[in-house]
Parts: sequence; structure tokens; C-alpha cells
Amino acid sequence: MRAPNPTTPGVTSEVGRLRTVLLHRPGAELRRLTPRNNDELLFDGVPWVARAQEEHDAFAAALTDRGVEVLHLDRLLAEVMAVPAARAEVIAAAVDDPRLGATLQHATTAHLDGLAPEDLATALIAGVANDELRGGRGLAYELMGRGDFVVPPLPNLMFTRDSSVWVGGQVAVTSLAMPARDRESALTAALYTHHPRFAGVEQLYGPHLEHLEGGDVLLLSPGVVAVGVGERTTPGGAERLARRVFARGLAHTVLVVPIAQQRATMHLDTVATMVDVDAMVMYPAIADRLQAWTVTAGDASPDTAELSVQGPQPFLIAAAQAMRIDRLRVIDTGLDPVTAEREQWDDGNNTLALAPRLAVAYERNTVTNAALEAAGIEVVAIAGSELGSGRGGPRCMSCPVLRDAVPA
Ligand SMILES: NC(=[NH2+])NCCC[C@H](N)C(=O)O
Repeated sequence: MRAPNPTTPGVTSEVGRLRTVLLHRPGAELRRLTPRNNDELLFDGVPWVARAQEEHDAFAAALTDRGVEVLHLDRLLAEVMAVPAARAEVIAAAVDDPRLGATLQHATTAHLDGLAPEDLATALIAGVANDELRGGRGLAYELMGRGDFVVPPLPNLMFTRDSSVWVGGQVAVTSLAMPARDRESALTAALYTHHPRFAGVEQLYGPHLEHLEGGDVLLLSPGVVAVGVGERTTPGGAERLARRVFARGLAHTVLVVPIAQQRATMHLDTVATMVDVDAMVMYPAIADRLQAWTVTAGDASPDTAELSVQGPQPFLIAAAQAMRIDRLRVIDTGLDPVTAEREQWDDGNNTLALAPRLAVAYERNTVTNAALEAAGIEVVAIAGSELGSGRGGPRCMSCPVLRDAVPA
């Protein structure tokens, strides 16, 4: 497998020592949430924003205290908004909305294009309401309510895991399934295309392809990628990713793992995450039922070839085989079924490994965290009562950009 060299970005596992991570501190976009729009915007309630920011700051501090470099998506985006081509791309994506009609599209383009880089970044993230638009006009504009969004906000941007994911030295800008998140990948695409920090990095995937979200992608070990398919990532998305990682020599096996199409299990990382080179914390209700299809490269050319697809077989068996280990150890979320269900819902499985046997987890999932500690995993516990209202934990809120290789 082509391994990234230690100074350039790249990630080959879930647990190699974390060096650099992309986060997004939630801001004005969360203040847009109301009881009328929170379902559509994929939040379970209306968070207390100042407290959510405090919790996020503590999360970021827990990482920097342990030597991890934290990149902030909004700051990088503001920097990149000085580049004319980048501005044009994200503005085009923001007005590419059939609700607007041509007149309002033109007015919105002019408004956004008139903003200084930092203000443009803010407007793209927090959205633009009808009464905030300078020079608003057109039929759609007149018929909208004053507080309606001309450009909708992106409150889920803090779940940086989903809008891009690194496989080896390349980054997959994803194609998000839910309309409320679709535009996030226009921002990550601009970032990876135009920010000098990522100059020369090849992109493995892109917006508007078959749906693929980073929360579904787990790098089980170097060369072995698990992809959950369910509410978000589609089998077509998993197939295209598989072809591309094989063609580029980034992996030898992709395990395609069906998960229930419901909110509680929206991504594979809501039911299982890696905490050691050979261990996962996993929701016990699915541990024995989870299946995997083992996909490897067929023989002919990667774009047209039939991939080799085998299975399904139990996930834990398929994973151990692909990883070439005897057994993938499982640490259960919760103890009894009710606690497990509660702690799974509160992202007890959604841990972010900082190194083998060292993981960040929400403090509220006390039973799961105790099980992790008992299994020899050191838990860095963070508060998440407000952050969690978006249904995402430490793994969802982070996109690793550079990890050390795990010792072979
Ligand atoms: N990787 C994850 N589990 N991300 C969680 C994303 C939560 C977000 N509210 C959504 O529904 O999309």
C-alpha cells in the first residue's frame, strides 16, 4: 500500500497517533435552529449555542493538550475565500437552488460576491436570510417570509467527519445524502482544491456522485476500508469508492456493511469505532448480526471491471480475515440492553482514537466508558450535552488529516 510520508497529510488507520485534525467550532449557523426547522436541519432539539461552543472548545483543547494540531474549517475557508476561483465555486453552489429563480439567484450572487473573504465564509456557513440580503429582488424574494433562508445555514458542518475523509494520502470530498448537508461538500472541495495547505493533494471522490459520507468509512487497518451502507452511503457510493481506492493503490479490500436505515444508526460510526489496532467498541444489539460483503479488485481495468464481491458473512469474521488477524476484539456499549440503547443513542460508540488504546468519548456514557477502561482503553472524557443534540460524538466532529502509521 502506498503510505503517506510522515510530513504530508494522510491517514491509513483509525488509531495511528493523531497529528492533525480538521474541526469546526459551531457558530452563528447553530443560532438559526428553531423548533420549526430543527428536524429538517437534522438536529433533535434547539441547542444552547454558547454552551455548545464551550464544549467544543474543551474538545479542541483536549486534542491540542495531547499534541494534536487542530485546523479550523471556518478559518481555512475564510483564507481560501480570497482566491477568486474558490469564491466563484462556492457562490455558484450556494445559489444553485431551484427555489430562488433567476432574478434572486443573480441578486444573491451579487450580494455574496460583494463580501470580504471572512464575511463570505460566515455567510456561506450561517446562511443568508431574506431580510439580510442586500439588493434582494425577484418574485421568489417578494413571496418569501422575511426570516426565510435565501441561502440555508449549515448547522451540521461541525460534523467534519462526514464532508471529507482521507484514505491514505488522498482525500475524498464526499457526496452527502441529506439535502440539509449537500452544500457542505462545496466548502470542503474549495478548501482542498485551493488552500495552500493542501496543495498537491489528490482528490479521491467528489460532490454529486453516488452518496458517500465519511461517518460510514472506517479504516480498519492499512489497506482495509469498511464502508457502511444505509441511510446515507449507498451501495453505488461504496462501489465507486472501492474502484477508486483499488485503482490508486490505497486499499486492497473494501468491506461493505449494511446498517439499518434509521436515524439512530445513520452512519457506521454510530454503531462501531476502532479503539485499538484490533479492537472496536460496538453496539451489542448488532454485533452478531452485522454482515459484510468483501469487495476486492477484479482483474481488468478499474473503471469497467467487475469487482470481486464475496459474502455476506458476519462482519467480525470478514473484518478479521481482511485485516489478517485472528480476532477483532469487541467492547460492548452499555451492559444491559436498555443502557446500551441509551448510550448508543448518545454516541457512546462514537469515539475518536488519539492513538492505540487512547480515545476521546462523551463523558455521559459512563457505563460504556467504564467498559473501555476495563479493557485497557484510556478514555479522554469530554462534555457533550449540547453538542450531542445534533446526534454526533467525538468521531463525527473530527476529520483526521494526518495520523502516524500503526506499527506493523
Ligand atoms: N459521522 C456521524 N455519525 N455524523 C453524525 C452527523 C449528525 C448530523 N446531525 C446528521 O444527521 O447528519
